[in-house]
Amino acid sequence: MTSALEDLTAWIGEARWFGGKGRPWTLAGVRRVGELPDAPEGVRVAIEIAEVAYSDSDESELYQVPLAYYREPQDRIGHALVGEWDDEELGHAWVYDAVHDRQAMGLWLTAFSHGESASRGELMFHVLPGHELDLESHSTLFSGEQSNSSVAFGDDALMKVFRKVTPGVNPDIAIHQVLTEAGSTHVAALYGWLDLVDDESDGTDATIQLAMLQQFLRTASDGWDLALASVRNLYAEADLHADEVGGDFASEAARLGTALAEVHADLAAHFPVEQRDAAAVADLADAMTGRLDAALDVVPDLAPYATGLRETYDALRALGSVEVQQVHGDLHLGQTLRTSLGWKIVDFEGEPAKPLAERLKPDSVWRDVAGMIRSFDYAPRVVSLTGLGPDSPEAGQIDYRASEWSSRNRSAFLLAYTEQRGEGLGEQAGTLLAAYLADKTVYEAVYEARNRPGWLSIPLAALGGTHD
Ligand SMILES: Nc1ncnc2c1ncn2[C@@H]1O[C@H](COP(=O)(O)OP(=O)(O)O)[C@@H](O)[C@H]1O
Ligand SMILES: O=P(O)(O)O[C@H]1O[C@H](CO)[C@@H](O[C@H]2O[C@H](CO)[C@@H](O)[C@H](O)[C@H]2O)[C@H](O)[C@H]1O
Repeated sequence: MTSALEDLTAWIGEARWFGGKGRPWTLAGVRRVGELPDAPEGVRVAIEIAEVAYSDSDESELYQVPLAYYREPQDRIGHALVGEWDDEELGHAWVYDAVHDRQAMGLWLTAFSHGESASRGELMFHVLPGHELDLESHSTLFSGEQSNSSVAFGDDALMKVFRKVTPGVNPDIAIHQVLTEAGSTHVAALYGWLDLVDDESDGTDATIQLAMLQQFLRTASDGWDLALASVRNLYAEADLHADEVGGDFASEAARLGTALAEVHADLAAHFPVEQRDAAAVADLADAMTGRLDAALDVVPDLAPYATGLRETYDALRALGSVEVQQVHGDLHLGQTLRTSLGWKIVDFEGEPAKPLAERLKPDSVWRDVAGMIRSFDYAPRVVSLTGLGPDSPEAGQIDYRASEWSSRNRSAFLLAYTEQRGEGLGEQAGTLLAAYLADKTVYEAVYEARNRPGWLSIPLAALGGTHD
């Protein structure tokens, strides 16, 4: 029989959320940090933290692994079997990935409903007042999971189980809490969260935030899917302009601009707003230039645009001090949901590759604006590359339509954003926006070259305007 460590190694290596794929790693250890209360006889639901050590550096990472232990095999969740090993209480146990198990998820939801009184040892459940959880609801694991695992409870609540975890404040929870308490209509309300409270012997707080429970947006449609549908509509009507087809997206783009400005205003009211001095702005320009230099090694096709990009970063370097505040940090159409009550913005975790402390650092609002504008450029180009039918108009016509869709929605979004902020796009903001757009486009070139080489032409075409 294989051991628990061997079974877990095999299972973690295959998991969608495991970020170490392709690198040499071993499972350095697994620590049980707590157990969900009230499990029936013959069942234990444990939250375990697996430490993954890499041999290509001295780095290690922690992954959260909630496991359901059963004395009897459970055919209903056979697909989620991690392995069989001995448990000190149950004896021989069948062990399953708990996020697939309705019984385990029911125990988790019940623990949330009891709040701090359900807390055990290092596990601390928190709930915000004002919402009664539906304990009769069944759990469903979202199939599109990426960096984390999301479990819906009927149409009442959604729990995001963070997989890669680090001590410190998780921005997704902190920002949802602030925006929920501020009454923002542009986020799914936060219902609660789970902490692993780990007081170090030296008195420092090494709390790890394990899960977030929030309102389930029942009527939500993904902003990216809606944008693609609008583009297909336009391409199907070869003789009509973007403002003449039924699926025109511009009013939605404008609503998104207003929503983002309102979210930024709420964040500015509840997190520190600071001035980044001239030296820090120069550092930012240097960092962007450094990313360009590194990107040129990965994507030589960027070379014709390098001079124009450097000039954009030089203009940023000359700006002097700029205002920064808490922002989303990783915004694109895939992070927006359209509900019957308007747009919601999700996933305030920031860029997963950055350390937590850095993700909570104030930044310029123009980073988020640039992220959305890049998405308005991507949507029509993606449809051109992937979704054209045999009767579609010729390529030149499609290219024209793509640019039209992109600039129409970009303008509508930007106009609504600046109107809601109460100030137009001045010179300083224009310089910042241009620099963030350039930096994101360079990042995308590397991302596409590595992940979707067929889409590399999208960021490269966008850089066409800065051609040498
Ligand atoms: N409150 C919600 N209600 C319904 N669907 C949601 C909600 N929050 C996020 N989603 C959807 O769940 C999926 C995962 O959400 P996300 O926060 O992006 O997770 P991850 O951190 O794993 O990328 C996305 O498809 C998103 O659109
Ligand atoms: O995984 P994340 O959501 O943090 O972001 C990564 O993946 C995104 C792709 O899903 C990628 O976004 C790029 O492609 C999108 C279309 O698939 C497009 O809407 C975005 O504008 C474009 O940047 C993102 O760059 C990457 O970090």
